[in-house]
Amino acid sequence: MAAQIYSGEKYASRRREISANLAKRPEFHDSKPLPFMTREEKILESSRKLTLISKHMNEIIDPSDKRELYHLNCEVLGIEGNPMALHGDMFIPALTAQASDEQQEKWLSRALRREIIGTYAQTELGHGTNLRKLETIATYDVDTQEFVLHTPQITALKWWPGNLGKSSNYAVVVALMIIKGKNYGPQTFMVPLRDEKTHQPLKGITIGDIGPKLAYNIVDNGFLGFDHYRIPRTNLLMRHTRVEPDGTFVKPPHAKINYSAMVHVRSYMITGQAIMLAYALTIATRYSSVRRQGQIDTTQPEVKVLEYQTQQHRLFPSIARAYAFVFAGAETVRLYERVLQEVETGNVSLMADLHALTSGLKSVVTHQTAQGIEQARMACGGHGYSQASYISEIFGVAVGGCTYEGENLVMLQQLARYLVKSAGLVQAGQSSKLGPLVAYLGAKSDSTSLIDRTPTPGFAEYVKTFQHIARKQTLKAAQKLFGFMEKGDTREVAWNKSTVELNRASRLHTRLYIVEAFVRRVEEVADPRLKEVLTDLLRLHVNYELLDVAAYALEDGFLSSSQLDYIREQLYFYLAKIRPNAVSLVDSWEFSDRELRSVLGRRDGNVYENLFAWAKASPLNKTDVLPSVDKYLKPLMESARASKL
Ligand SMILES: CC/C=C\C/C=C\C/C=C\C/C=C\C/C=C\C/C=C\CC/C=C/C(=O)SCCNC(=O)CCNC(=O)[C@H](O)C(C)(C)COP(=O)(O)OP(=O)(O)OC[C@H]1O[C@@H](n2cnc3c(N)ncnc32)[C@H](O)[C@@H]1OP(=O)(O)O
Ligand SMILES: Cc1cc2nc3c(=O)[nH]c(=O)nc-3n(C[C@H](O)[C@H](O)[C@H](O)COP(=O)(O)OP(=O)(O)OC[C@H]3O[C@@H](n4cnc5c(N)ncnc54)[C@H](O)[C@@H]3O)c2cc1C
Repeated sequence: MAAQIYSGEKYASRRREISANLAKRPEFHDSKPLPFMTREEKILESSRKLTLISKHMNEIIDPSDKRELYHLNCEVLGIEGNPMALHGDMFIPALTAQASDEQQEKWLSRALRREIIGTYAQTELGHGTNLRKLETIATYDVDTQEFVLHTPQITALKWWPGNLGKSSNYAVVVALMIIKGKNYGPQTFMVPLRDEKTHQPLKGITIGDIGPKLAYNIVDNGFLGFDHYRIPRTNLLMRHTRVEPDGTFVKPPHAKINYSAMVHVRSYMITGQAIMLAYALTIATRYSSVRRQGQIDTTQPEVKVLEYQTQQHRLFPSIARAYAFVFAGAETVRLYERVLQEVETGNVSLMADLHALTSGLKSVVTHQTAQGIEQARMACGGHGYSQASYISEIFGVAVGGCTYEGENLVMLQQLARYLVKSAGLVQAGQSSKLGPLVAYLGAKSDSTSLIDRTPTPGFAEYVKTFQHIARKQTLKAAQKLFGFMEKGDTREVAWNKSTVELNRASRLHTRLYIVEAFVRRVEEVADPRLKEVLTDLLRLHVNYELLDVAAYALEDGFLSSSQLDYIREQLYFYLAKIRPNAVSLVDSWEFSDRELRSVLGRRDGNVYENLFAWAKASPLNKTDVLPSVDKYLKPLMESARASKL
């Protein structure tokens, strides 16, 4: 099963080898539990481990393999980030996709060797979503052949970029490019921020950390201001866009080619989110198979809480989602790598499809992941609320994904634009022009779903029902938009009046894609035992997901109430059927205890002993009497006693 999760036996066994290797190297382990450290201590500890990784990486992984590096980072550095997180996630991808060969020779090679540390500085205090209205300006000075970077007002300060505050000495900065008074929109520049020897900020640069956040606090998200700061013309990233010495602008083959670093993260983060969801579910499912509370049969001992149908309903659909997301994530990464290669040859035809797909997936997956993690926390009762579970930290990190790389409700609208165009083709009788991701929009629905008409309906019946729902909502939302426009609204106003419905269409389209990705994967499985378990999980998934969106199919009679009853019964049947395999389904992700960092979710199941040992190690228990008691509480109690006398 691990080979299914990690797209092949080769990587699944490499993960095991890497974990086994690290188990023998205590210097790579957390020196104490992360929840017991201050933010400063965590940053120091993370930098220590980062240095070790840099020194010994070649002994443990193949550094050219992104997935091996990702696993090494998960084990050693964990999810709370590290001082070079953005270096790998965005700085290097931006240079790879946007710097010319010559620029790559100069900077990418140094970045890969970790001679310099970089980040991606785009968001500002005043603008994150609307990139066309960024306020940092890069004005071209033809005389000196330099760009002058400037922060004209407080809202133009870069704000949020990860590792900008303290760790990075370079950044790919996004600024509005002005040449001879003309605004050429957001462009990307390579910008030195700090002296390479002293690490002091360079003259003209104001820089610092933005302070603690909900989570992800090892990362020094930062602010940055420029005071007429000059960089050479050749620091504009020029793989696709160019500015000649005389200020002539050479257009790229696609207007949004500069957005590639965002598309990179959106493509990879689907898998990252699946993994964080699986972390929380591993903890909660293991704990639920140890925790005993209450009885189902009063003549029998107390049961494991995992025997309760409510507990299964709380956890198992999310287990199915974690599998669905990791399968969809693998497809997304494949498409991203393909588009990256095609863009290299000048073929930008798939950029819009990739953008639409990743915009929808990042939004739906991050939202459902956060919901699933929070349910996993509650499934652990009081102990879930303790940082010993580590689930609150996992939630905090994962839920950041709802905001970064494009706020979810904004990104759903990006997919909606694509869907509306596709709906327009359908309306114009040009369905043959629809791309493969939206071809279903042009097909005709059956008059009703066939879901309960055969003893065991195939997945095709479910897919058809999801298609019917997504198609109906897309065409309806587009119709609403076109209707407002016909009545005289501008497109923008009409769009705003239709966005709730348009975003619903985007979610339904994306949920259909996720179901289809799951079906595709299960169909590929050869081993019959594995296929049976995954088929059960997929059956749980399709029934759970369909119930969640059934209103759309009930309102036009595509599904009847008796079919709905059937779907509910199927759901309950598969909850019970999956129960014996539940722990194996989470164990199959093969997370080591070091990677999980959860006292509650350890493989040995000794929850109570482990919790007690953890509590005893809490810094507050170093002494029996805290200074705060000596200083305040004792005098308070003493004066209360004295006044009583
Ligand atoms: C994971 C396990 C396996 C292996 C691991 C291996 C490697 C590990 C690698 C990665 C790590 C994995 C996971 C990462 C985990 C964590 C990440 C950590 C930290 C994250 C740090 C966060 C960073 C950031 O947040 S950076 C800042 C991000 N900011 C945004 O996203 C801003 C959002 N806004 C926008 O993108 C844009 O403004 C917009 C909303 C898209 C609008 O743009 P604009 O106004 O310019 O355009 P229009 O709306 O007018 O649209 C015009 C037109 O263009 C199309 N368009 C827009 N964007 C794109 C695009 N990118 N590509 C193609 N086309 C695009 C748009 O759809 C319109 O088209 P139409 O006119 O045809 O409709
Ligand atoms: C953990 C974390 C890490 C980050 N790392 C980086 C980084 O490394 N580099 C970087 O550059 N940035 C980074 N960011 C910034 C991040 O990309 C932005 O916060 C994000 O893109 C959202 O933009 P915003 O903050 O301007 O939100 P806003 O756009 O102000 O959103 C506020 C609200 O307005 C709504 N809204 C906005 N526009 C529209 C619209 N057109 N239609 C409907 N509703 C709308 C949103 O849906 C939301 O509800 C990070 C953020 C976080 C939380």
